[in-house]
Amino acid sequence: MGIDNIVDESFIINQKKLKKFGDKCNNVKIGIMGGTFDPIHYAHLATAEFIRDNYKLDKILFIPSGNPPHKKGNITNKNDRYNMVLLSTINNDDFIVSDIEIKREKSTYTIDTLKDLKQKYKNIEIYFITGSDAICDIETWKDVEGNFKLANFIAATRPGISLLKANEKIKDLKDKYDANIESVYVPSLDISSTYIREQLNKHKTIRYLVPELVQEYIYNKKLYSSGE
Ligand SMILES: Nc1ncnc2c1ncn2[C@@H]1O[C@H](COP(=O)(O)OP(=O)(O)OP(=O)(O)O)[C@@H](O)[C@H]1O
Ligand SMILES: O=C(O)c1ccc[n+]([C@@H]2O[C@H](COP(=O)([O-])O)[C@@H](O)[C@H]2O)c1
Repeated sequence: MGIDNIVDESFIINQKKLKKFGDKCNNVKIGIMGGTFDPIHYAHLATAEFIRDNYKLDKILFIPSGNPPHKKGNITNKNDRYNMVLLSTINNDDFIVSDIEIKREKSTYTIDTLKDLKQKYKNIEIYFITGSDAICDIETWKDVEGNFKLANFIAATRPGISLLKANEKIKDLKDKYDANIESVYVPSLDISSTYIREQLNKHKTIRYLVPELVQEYIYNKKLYSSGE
């Protein structure tokens, strides 16, 4: 089966997961893994899975950012980034992909997403998962206080980011905003999308850094200069 057919199939499977989730969505705890995912890699997936298990979350909602205002430089087409997230989650019933931000025409801010989710799914408790790098920058986000009112935050340790600095920041945020944030140790995977893009630019391997289907998609669509 060609990669385009697998994308179509993963879209259908995800629609079924979304429907089932919506039907049963009462009093559930969900994790949100938001990201630019340019491209999605194994550290995103492993972090989400580790936190799902440790916090006994019912599902993880992956939300690729549509138009992230904070990311500098060229970003890959949002449909390609969304398709790669679909392919990565095809075999996991607990991982669901939301296109809520992909469909938004304007800049995508987390506060709008949290409000939309609270409106759509009544009675959900949200755990927003970030790497410890993202938590250190959270005061630059739109309506930081509003975000803390609508969700709990989990800051996953990330190689290269000082745990001491992250913990100091978390303490500061708790004091200042009465925020519910926890720092969680996650087994380290020193992978970033930047590194994967660099590898591809140099025509070097990305095998075992991203799911096989994502690798196939990247080569098939000639993303990140992989086809030149
Ligand atoms: N290796 C990692 N360990 C823990 N968290 C991570 C890791 N990589 C990314 N994250 C977290 O996943 C979320 C989405 O990250 P994003 O899509 O920007 O990936 P990235 O690898 O940081 O990308 P880039 O290198 O392009 O900045 C962020 O909260 C980020 O902190
Ligand atoms: O809402 C904001 O102002 C905001 C600013 C920066 C990042 N975020 C969110 O944080 C998540 C991780 O972002 P990133 O840039 O590390 O991919 C993703 O869901 C973004 O939408 C949100």
